[in-house]
Amino acid sequence: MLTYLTAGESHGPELSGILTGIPAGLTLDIDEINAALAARQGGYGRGNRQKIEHDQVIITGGVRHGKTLGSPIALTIKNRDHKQWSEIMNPTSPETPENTLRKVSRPRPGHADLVGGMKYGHRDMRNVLERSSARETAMRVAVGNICKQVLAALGIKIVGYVESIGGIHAEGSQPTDVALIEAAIAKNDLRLTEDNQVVAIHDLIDEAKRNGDTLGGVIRVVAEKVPAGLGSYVSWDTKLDAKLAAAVMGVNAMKGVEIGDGFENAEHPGSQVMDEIDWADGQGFSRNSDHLGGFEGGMTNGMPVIVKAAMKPIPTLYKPLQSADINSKEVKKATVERSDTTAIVPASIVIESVVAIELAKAITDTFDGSNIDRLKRQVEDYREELKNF
Ligand SMILES: Cc1cc2nc3c(=O)[nH]c(=O)nc-3n(C[C@H](O)[C@H](O)[C@H](O)COP(=O)(O)O)c2cc1C
Ligand SMILES: C=C(O[C@@H]1CC(C(=O)O)=C[C@@H](OP(=O)(O)O)[C@H]1O)C(=O)O
Repeated sequence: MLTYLTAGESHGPELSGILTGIPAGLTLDIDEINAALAARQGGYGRGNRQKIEHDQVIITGGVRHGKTLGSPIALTIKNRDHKQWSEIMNPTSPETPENTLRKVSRPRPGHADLVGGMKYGHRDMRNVLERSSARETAMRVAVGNICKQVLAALGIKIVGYVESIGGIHAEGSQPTDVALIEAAIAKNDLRLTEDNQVVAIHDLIDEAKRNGDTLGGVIRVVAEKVPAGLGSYVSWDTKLDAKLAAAVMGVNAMKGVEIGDGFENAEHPGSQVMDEIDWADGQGFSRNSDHLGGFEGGMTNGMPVIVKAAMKPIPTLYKPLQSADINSKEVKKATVERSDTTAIVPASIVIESVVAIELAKAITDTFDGSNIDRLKRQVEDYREELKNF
């Protein structure tokens, strides 16, 4: 079974990841993993942490001479910023007054601080924020990129990008064709499509920053050439759209998930929403539209898979909101930690990654995922079978 686990604190020595279930015999492109990590560090509106980090993956297991072995893949990403935190975030040295500086006692509304502290009994909420930090998403991107490479070997392409920031929409960002989206992304660092919109968005982010405020946005991911029939209608927990929604919601700050035109579909009659079925000799079945985002009955239907995610604004505000000190119980302004103004661009890479992980999981659940060449043959045979259905 394809599964993964991550560990590591934001200012600890490093992030660790173990990924199992990747087929043997896949030639891994490490540069591509590192390019995805670099993309996750990009985007306008990030804080100063990204000037310190230079994320690169180190692989210490499951790969030999550049090819996957079928055994668990062990991954590491160093936290360069740990140098500045080596005493405070030392995993093993005993607590002293000096190395417990920078205690957090005024929880930030919207972050995990207060509830995490109450649940785990941490009186220093640094113990919460270090792990609830989205620093961990760097490892999810490394894992996701390996899954993306499995999918690419099967002809499945996937891309994520920003649809809107703080309510400003990027016009023309609706193509379902991955190549068109990638060409548009190449034009600017924001993963948006229209230059004039980018200027407006830069202004909006600058203004939020000046006001000590933050912004969220909407992300869209498209996956193409996904074979029909991944996931199943037979039980609630076999539905792939449900698994995708859980994976997306599992990313820090995501508060809404939509498949296809989900919420808009709810406002239209069925005649305008259902994707009519067509058939062509040699091609088999297809649809005339994709309002349902490539899903019927929790199964992929062969159309592009379209997933949208709504990210709330970053909770840490440089002009902090009201909080209460957990020691003195006085009502005070929340703690301010170094922070992003918006992280919608990096989040688009993270959402793309978690969608890739779920699709690779579904593929290796459906077919024998032990060896990449056998997997390729099985998927090709299956596609032929469907064409002749
Ligand atoms: C890529 C990325 C970067 C983030 N950067 C910050 C940040 O700099 N400051 C912050 O307070 N929250 C940031 N967040 C959001 C918090 O991690 C998140 O809101 C927090 O863990 C609480 O979880 P929840 O919003 O899912 O409830 C970021 C999220 C993502 C995906
Ligand atoms: C470190 C990353 O994001 C961090 C996510 C984050 C949070 O609270 O989620 C808070 C900030 O941490 P710091 O205070 O160290 O700057 C971000 O920089 C990263 O994405 O690599």
